[in-house]
Amino acid sequence: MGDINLVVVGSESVGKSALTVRFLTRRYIGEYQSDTDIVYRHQTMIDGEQTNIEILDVSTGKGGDSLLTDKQIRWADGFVIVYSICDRGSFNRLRDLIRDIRDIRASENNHHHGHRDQYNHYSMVIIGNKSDLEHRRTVSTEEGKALAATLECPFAEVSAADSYHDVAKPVQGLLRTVHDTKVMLKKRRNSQKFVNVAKALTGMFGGRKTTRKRRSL
Ligand SMILES: Nc1nc2c(ncn2[C@@H]2O[C@H](COP(=O)(O)OP(=O)(O)OP(=O)(O)O)[C@@H](O)[C@H]2O)c(=O)[nH]1
Repeated sequence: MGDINLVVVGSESVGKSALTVRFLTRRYIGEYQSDTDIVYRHQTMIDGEQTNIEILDVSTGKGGDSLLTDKQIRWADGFVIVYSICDRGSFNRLRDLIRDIRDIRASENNHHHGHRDQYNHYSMVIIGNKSDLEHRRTVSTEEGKALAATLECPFAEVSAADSYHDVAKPVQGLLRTVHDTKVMLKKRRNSQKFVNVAKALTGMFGGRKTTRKRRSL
């Protein structure tokens, strides 16, 4: 169903790189130095199809937020939105981040697709990382869940440090959603094509039929 592009975003040091590397290699790398955006390429089977995945790990700007460019926002099929359960600020900043994503995608819609907003689809998952640091928690599980509920997207608390499966589950869930959406949209587009062809044919033949009927009356 084509390639899938994911972006991993969130504030400074919430564990974006640790999560990305954990998902891709099953390993935990505690100190991962990167000052630039990195795109990782990966292949995985979804629905029996070999799918190319590109994951953009966005580096954090001086303000402490990962700064997404409009181009990156448009490029993505899915967003892994990360905060740390022991960094209140990283959680509070998510609303603005998500609003930016929505604004850009909405303006993209109006620009290129007019009213056909179903063709500009993207999915999100919210991840509260560092669940192993329970003693330093400042964001409750309920708050994370509530934010995800208002955005109607899935939520998970994970520990990139402790578990590959913690991390893999929500990311695979996101890939699956993106994949299923692409399949659904493709079907819809094809059936729209079919409707258009059918309309054209009705115009050609159906039109004549009516005329003939009228004549015979
Ligand atoms: N205890 C714990 N520490 C973690 C976890 N994930 C990441 N860290 C630590 O948090 C720090 C930041 O991790 P990174 O993966 O570099 O975070 P980042 O969001 O990519 O950071 P920037 O790109 O610099 O903003 C490192 O010291 C990691 O070892 C986790 O699940 N548990």
